[in-house]
Amino acid sequence: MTPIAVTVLTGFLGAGKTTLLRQMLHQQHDYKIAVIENEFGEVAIDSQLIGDRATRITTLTNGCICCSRSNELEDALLDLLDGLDGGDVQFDRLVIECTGMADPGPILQAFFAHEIICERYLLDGVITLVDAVHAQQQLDQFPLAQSQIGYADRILLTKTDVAGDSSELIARLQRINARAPVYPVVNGDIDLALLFDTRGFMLEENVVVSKPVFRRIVNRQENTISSIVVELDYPVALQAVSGVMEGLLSGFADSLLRYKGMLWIEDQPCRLLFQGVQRLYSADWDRTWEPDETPVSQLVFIGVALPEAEIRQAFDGLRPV
Ligand SMILES: Nc1nc2c(ncn2[C@@H]2O[C@H](COP(=O)(O)OP(=O)(O)OP(=O)(O)O)[C@@H](O)[C@H]2O)c(=O)[nH]1
Repeated sequence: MTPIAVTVLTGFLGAGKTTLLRQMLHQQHDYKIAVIENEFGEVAIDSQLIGDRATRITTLTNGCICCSRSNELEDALLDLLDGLDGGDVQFDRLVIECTGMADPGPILQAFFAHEIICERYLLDGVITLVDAVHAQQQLDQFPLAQSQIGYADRILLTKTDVAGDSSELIARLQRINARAPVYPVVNGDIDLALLFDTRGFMLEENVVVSKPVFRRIVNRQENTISSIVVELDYPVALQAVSGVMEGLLSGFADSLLRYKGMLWIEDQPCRLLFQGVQRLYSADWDRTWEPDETPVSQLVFIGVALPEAEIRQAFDGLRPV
């Protein structure tokens, strides 16, 4: 039986993992791709963003798979095999999207530690996405961001359309990981042939487990990084919500690493998808609210020493009187 090739997408918060995954799923190809999503925070936003092109999407929201003590990842991998063997689901590749706060090391080890998983899955490669706008600062501040680079078989440099000259950053990435080629990618647009069949682990299975490419003790940043969810059960005016975000960013841009969600906008049939990474943010109209769906705005904020009270207060100010 041919093992199922597994690609692990990693990269710091907001690096462009979901954007790439969407592109991977929407390109013309003959792969049947199953997806395991790990989300930081209680609300599964990314799986909604991916759409319906994956054969199956399993979302793990019970903490970060790299540090959760449960066997959630192993269970998900085994469940997929059950589905395959029982004929409920068909797939020939698996993509795992890690949270931006995941150290890929323990995730990779799941593929070497469990007998059935070792036999039925083949770890193909680790693709690390790097945000060309914010990476220098993230690498300075978070050892985890360096660790994610260290594990890569391919490094994708995202947001080069808005980042300016990246030559210093590329040199730094190559110092951290001399082995992985660096490819610039804008909005996830890249030939899958560059990402699949890297055979990153073919010759060095044992090396990966016992001798990580990059050995350091990672300070668990989740002590200082946390997430909150804001939910609004009433529609908000577009301008008012922009005003709230501008206000929060002018005070706390450095604390807000990542924020995203769906907004219910007054007098609009469509959901507004809202995304931001530190100071950069954008909004796009998404699909219409379904007739059987109760509209609600849901936003997730992830940050360092999150100013939770200020965020909640700012959004509370939008409540109709
Ligand atoms: N300008 C520009 N924006 C990009 C590019 N790639 C991604 N983005 C934007 O960056 C933001 C974050 O992208 P995501 O794909 O959600 O990033 P992620 O790594 O999945 O984020 P987390 O799951 O929160 O860690 C979104 O607003 C994207 O539209 C790019 O190449 N150029």
